[in-house]
Amino acid sequence: MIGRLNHVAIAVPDLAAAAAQYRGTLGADVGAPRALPEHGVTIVFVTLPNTSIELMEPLGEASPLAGFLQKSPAGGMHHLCYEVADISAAAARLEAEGARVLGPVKTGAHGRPVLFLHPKDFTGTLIELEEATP
Ligand SMILES: CC[C@H](C(=O)O)C(=O)SCCNC(=O)CCNC(=O)[C@H](O)C(C)(C)COP(=O)(O)OP(=O)(O)OC[C@H]1O[C@@H](n2cnc3c(N)ncnc32)[C@H](O)[C@@H]1OP(=O)(O)O
Ligand SMILES: [Co+2]
Repeated sequence: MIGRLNHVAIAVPDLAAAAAQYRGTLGADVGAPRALPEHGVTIVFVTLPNTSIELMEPLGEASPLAGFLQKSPAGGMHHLCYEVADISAAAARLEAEGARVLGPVKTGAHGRPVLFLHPKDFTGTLIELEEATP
């Protein structure tokens, strides 16, 4: 079911500083910041030869990153995003197997349907699934 690793997400307290470090110190290809109020984050994507890094800072009072950054004020790895061919079929299969799908399918940062799986069901790792043509 899961395919390519679409991105690895890192929650950071200061997106501008993190983006500058990736662009300057690490010499990476860093995109422009994008506010995603419907997701409570502002992000930049770092483009790598084989995948992407999603740097994210909280946006708004109800950001899902708030609790995470309270526990890890310097930031840290937040989630992995795998690609699937059919997000609805994936959600149905996962729910049938007892996994917790967090909320409804939404439109993600790439304009494609995404969903999240509870970290406690997958070895302590928050998983995002993004529908992408294989
Ligand atoms: C979609 C746009 C964009 C894209 O790429 O397209 C994005 O990726 S936006 C990313 C931001 N959005 C989300 O993360 C949505 C899904 N997240 C959630 O629903 C919550 O953050 C949730 C349920 C994962 C955690 O909720 P909360 O922060 O309130 O913490 P809890 O105390 O309820 O956590 C319970 C338990 O899980 C551990 N936890 C929390 N976050 C993570 C994490 N990122 N990785 C691993 N574990 C995590 C937390 O420590 C608690 O563990 P415990 O042992 O009970 O203390
Ligand atoms: Co993501």
